[in-house]
This record gives sequence, C-alpha cells and structure tokens, in this order.
Amino acid sequence: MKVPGTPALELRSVRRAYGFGPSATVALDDVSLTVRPGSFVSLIGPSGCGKSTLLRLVAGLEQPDRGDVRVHGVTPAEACAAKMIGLVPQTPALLPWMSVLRNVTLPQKINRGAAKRRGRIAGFTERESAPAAPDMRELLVKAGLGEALHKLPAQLSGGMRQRVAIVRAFGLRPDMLVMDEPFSALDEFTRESLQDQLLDLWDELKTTVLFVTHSVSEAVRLSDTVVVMAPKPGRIVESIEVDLPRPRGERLFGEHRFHEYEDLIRDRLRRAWHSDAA
Ligand SMILES: Nc1ncnc2c1ncn2[C@@H]1O[C@H](COP(=O)(O)OP(=O)(O)OP(=O)(O)O)[C@@H](O)[C@H]1O
Repeated sequence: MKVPGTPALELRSVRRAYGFGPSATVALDDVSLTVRPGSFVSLIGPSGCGKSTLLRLVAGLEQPDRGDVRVHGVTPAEACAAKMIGLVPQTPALLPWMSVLRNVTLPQKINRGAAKRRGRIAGFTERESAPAAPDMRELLVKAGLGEALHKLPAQLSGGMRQRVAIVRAFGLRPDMLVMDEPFSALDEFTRESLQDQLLDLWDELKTTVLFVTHSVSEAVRLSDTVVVMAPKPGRIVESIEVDLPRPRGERLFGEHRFHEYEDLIRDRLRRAWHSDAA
C-alpha cells in the first residue's frame, strides 16, 4: 500500500524474459531504478534494450519473472485500479466520433470514482487522494487547442491529436504518466512545440513522468534524469542527472552545457551499442 515518503517508482532486480531455455530473449535483466515523485525521467537506448518492456511492467500490463515493481509503494495492479498511472502511447487513441473537448472530458467523468479508490489506499493524504480535477477546457487552450475544442480528431493534424492525448492523460491527474515515444512520428518543429507544452503541463500539475525516446536532445531538454539502457540482455548502464536550469526554452539549444550532456549520452549510447555488437 502507498506509504508516504516512498519513491514514485521503484524497480528492484527486475528480470523479464520471453521464451524459454537458450533461445529466450532477456528483455530486462537485473534492472533496478528509483524515481523521485514529480521528477521527469527518460529512458533511452538502442532498439531492443527493453524500454517498452519496462513501461509495460510499470503500467501493470506484464509481470516481472523476478524482482519487484512498486508505484508509490503499491503494486502496478493496485496503482492501475486506483487510476494512479496514465499512459500515452506512440499514436494517440482518440474516439473519432467525439469532439476534442469530449475526448478529454469523458475519461474524467468515467473515472470520478478513482479519487475514492485512491483514498482507500492507505497512506494517501487527503490532497493526494483527491487531486483537484483540472479544467480541461483551460488546459486545452493552454496547449494551443482553443480553436479546436469542437473539432473531430480527423480534422486535426498529427501533432494536434497527440497534444489532445497528452492533455487527456494529464487531466486524469495520474501520479505517474508513462509515455512511449509520444513524439516520434512528428516533424522537428511540432516536436519542439509539444515538448514545450508537455513541460508546461508537467510543471503545473507536478506529475511524475516516465518517458521513452530515441532522441538524445529531447531526453536532455525534458529530463531530470536520463536512464541509458543497453540490449542483450536489456539493462540499465547509467543514470545521468541533468543539472540544467528550468524552464528549458529554446535558448537552451545554444548553451554549451546542453551539448555537453548530449555528448555524454551519445558516448554512453555508443558504448551500449558496441557492447551489443561485441
Ligand atoms: N511479446 C514478446 N515476445 C517475444 N519477445 C519480445 C516480446 N516483447 C519484446 N520482446 C523482445 O524483448 C526485447 C526488448 O523489447 P522492447 O520492445 O522492450 O525493446 P525497446 O527498447 O522498447 O525497443 P524499440 O526501441 O525498438 O521499441 C526485444 O529483443 C524484443 O524482441
């Protein structure tokens, strides 16, 4: 059960393999990770290093073969039942027959009981158990979707649709938002503008974010911690704390320290890649 003062996320010696015997794929081997409440953590690493597997374990969609996963001290299944975890997939899953506004307000209505369920989990303070539902119309306007409130998803661009999905996920006030390469299909300009809006929402709503990306600059710009992973077996090779001031606007791209972090992470990724190729 949730215990005050526990990490937002804790993985201890987690192993997850697919298949059996010598042909098994070890997607995650002896993975341990601790995430502070309210922090922004990115997972980065070559294809097949277990990033999505890690997200699925955190979201309670799969079980580890060994080790333990806790979200605020409770199991992912308990955390999901209490709607503590929000998921933003690579491609936004919006209901095509509903307006933007209804797409984001409907889950809020459906999940009204979530606050009560959270309240039943021992250790929640009153404020934590019933976080105030944000005004979705206001959040949509802040995310630059003021003109699109009554449009259908098919009338929006890909970037706008993803923005709606992000607002919807934040609107449920999850304690942990799990995002699997949410911007990978977008052009660079749209991507940067969505990063801005994600950072604004994160700053306002103080949600812990676990974010998968293949982009080094995106990881540095967004994160408090960048977790570098390597494949075969999938594992964490290094957690890098990004000590850059916030807010991290466009000016950051011109700063020397930003590029130093990029170089450091690229170096660790190269090593991870070579260790795989060796
Ligand atoms: N359901 C499954 N059955 C069998 N093997 C799987 C399954 N899911 C993942 N794997 C294997 O586990 C390893 C880790 O996969 P995972 O999708 O977690 O990696 P990833 O880092 O997210 O990769 P990518 O960056 O390409 O999305 C890969 O070798 C993959 O083939």
